[in-house]
Amino acid sequence: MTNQVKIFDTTLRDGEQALLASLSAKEKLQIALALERLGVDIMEAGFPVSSPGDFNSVQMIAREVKNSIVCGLARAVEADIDACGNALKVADQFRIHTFLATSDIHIEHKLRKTRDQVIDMAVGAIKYARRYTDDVEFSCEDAGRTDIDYLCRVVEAAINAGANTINIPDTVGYTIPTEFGNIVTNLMNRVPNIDKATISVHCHNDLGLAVANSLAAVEQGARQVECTMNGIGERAGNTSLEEIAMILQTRESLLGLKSNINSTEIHRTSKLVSQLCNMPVQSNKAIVGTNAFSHSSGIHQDGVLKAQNTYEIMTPESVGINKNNLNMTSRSGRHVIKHRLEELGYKPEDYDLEAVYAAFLELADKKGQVYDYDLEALLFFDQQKHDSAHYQLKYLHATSGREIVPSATVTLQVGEEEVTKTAIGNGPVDAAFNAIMEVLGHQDLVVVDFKLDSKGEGADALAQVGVIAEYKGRRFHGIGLATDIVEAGVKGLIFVLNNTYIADQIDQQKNQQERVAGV
Ligand SMILES: CC(=O)SCCNC(=O)CCNC(=O)[C@H](O)C(C)(C)COP(=O)(O)OP(=O)(O)OC[C@H]1O[C@@H](n2cnc3c(N)ncnc32)[C@H](O)[C@@H]1OP(=O)(O)O
Ligand SMILES: CC(C)C(=O)C(=O)O
Ligand SMILES: [Mg+2]
Repeated sequence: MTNQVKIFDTTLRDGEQALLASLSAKEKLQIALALERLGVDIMEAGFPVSSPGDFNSVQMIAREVKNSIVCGLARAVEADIDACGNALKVADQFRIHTFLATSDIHIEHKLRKTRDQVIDMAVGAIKYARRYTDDVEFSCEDAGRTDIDYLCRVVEAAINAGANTINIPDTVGYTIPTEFGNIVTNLMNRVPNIDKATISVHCHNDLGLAVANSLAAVEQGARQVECTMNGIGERAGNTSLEEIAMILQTRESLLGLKSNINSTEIHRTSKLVSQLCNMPVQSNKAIVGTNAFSHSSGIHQDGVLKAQNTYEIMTPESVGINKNNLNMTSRSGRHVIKHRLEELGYKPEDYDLEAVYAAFLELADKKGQVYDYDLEALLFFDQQKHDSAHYQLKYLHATSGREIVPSATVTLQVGEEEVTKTAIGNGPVDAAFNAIMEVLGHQDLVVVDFKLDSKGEGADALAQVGVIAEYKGRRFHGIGLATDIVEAGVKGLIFVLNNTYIADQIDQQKNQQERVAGV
């Protein structure tokens, strides 16, 4: 038996069934071309009889796609098969996929037929489809709940009628892996002509077992898996293509099986499908979730930096992700901070790791995720700030809003002393600045410029404030950084104050030296 597992993608058919708004023909073609690049063996492009729009898009895909077999779905009804054949005949290679339910629940309640009538309909449909192509697939809808003896009979008759792929769907996602694997084993052992067809499986995820059931079937001899990108599909969706493909790739030595999927195309195909189908991917989704290759905790990050395989069973690059995958959060340690700074071009001797790490933790506690630009801003601020500053901010409270007078209370450490003042202003920054002026007790410092900048993206970005003030005929510049705009402004002004203090000290020293020198 071959060790090649065919990947049959049904994103554009079963996946599309789950969408609130249908895709346009152009969008379907875009996805089809991405699936072709991804290397799917067969793609089910739609259900041509269902609407003129679907017919046209299946036809367009059949015309454009060259490296995958294009397939269309048809009920066991001649009109459906005609629509399929007519839409697909422009393709270099195409498949007609016809189906009929085989479980008693469906036969009695939905189709209102007998078991024998269903076999006759299936046989008739397969023979009819063979007029259009040699490549005919037959699905026993709801096979997961079909009596196994009857299922064996249907499969044998379908192969005799000319179906070369027999699909076993767990249409309602009811089975569990051992049970589903056993269905395949039964077919392999009990259907006399089974060697003339490929067994395919098509699992739904109602109990979260679609991938596990598909894998169990493949281990028992199924050689085609029907799946969709990001696992989209009716209700809880279908087997996820990326998961089954990466299981085969990552565990090849255990399973001894392969697929033709070019895994480095997974990430971008997933993004395209998610975007065009307006179906967000949950962040912790295996393989394609934004967290799938991220490491947030210090111990894991340290491990990955020392050897990637400590916490990664596959690389992000193998699925086409090229990004820094180490999240910087309050659970991160010094190793990852040093590593990121190195990647950003800072040498360890350029900064004080302990100080940057302390500032990082403070920021991460406020902000959650810390990004590269935050880290750089912290580093810059660390280099600029005065550790034993004369003026230090100890407390800040500011209130503002519509119809209230903005006010602020500021406590500054001034040398050895702590001074608290409250003031009002035309806004919270102005009020805080006025309170600082009160602390200073003199008015010979004038703020002439205040520039607010956002360091990063989004509403939770760091605020960076540049303050320029005139003092004794000279201009002094300061920078403040904080998640709070008022605090950033106050820190900027305090930066200026410390510079003026240092300037005063230098002037005093100069004066003293000049006096000593008798100048
Ligand atoms: C498990 C699956 O995912 S199957 C694929 C499901 N996908 C879709 O249904 C999307 C496309 N479907 C459609 O556009 C429409 O349902 C159509 C065009 C196929 C049919 O539309 P209508 O003729 O209006 O029938 P409607 O959808 O209301 O009912 C389905 C009919 O098909 C019958 N039917 C269902 N499956 C099959 C089948 N495999 N073979 C033959 N007949 C079938 C039903 O018994 C029912 O017949 P009835 O009218 O004699 O009771
Ligand atoms: C048409 C068939 C294959 C199907 O989608 C199902 O049974 O889930
Ligand atoms: Mg299905």
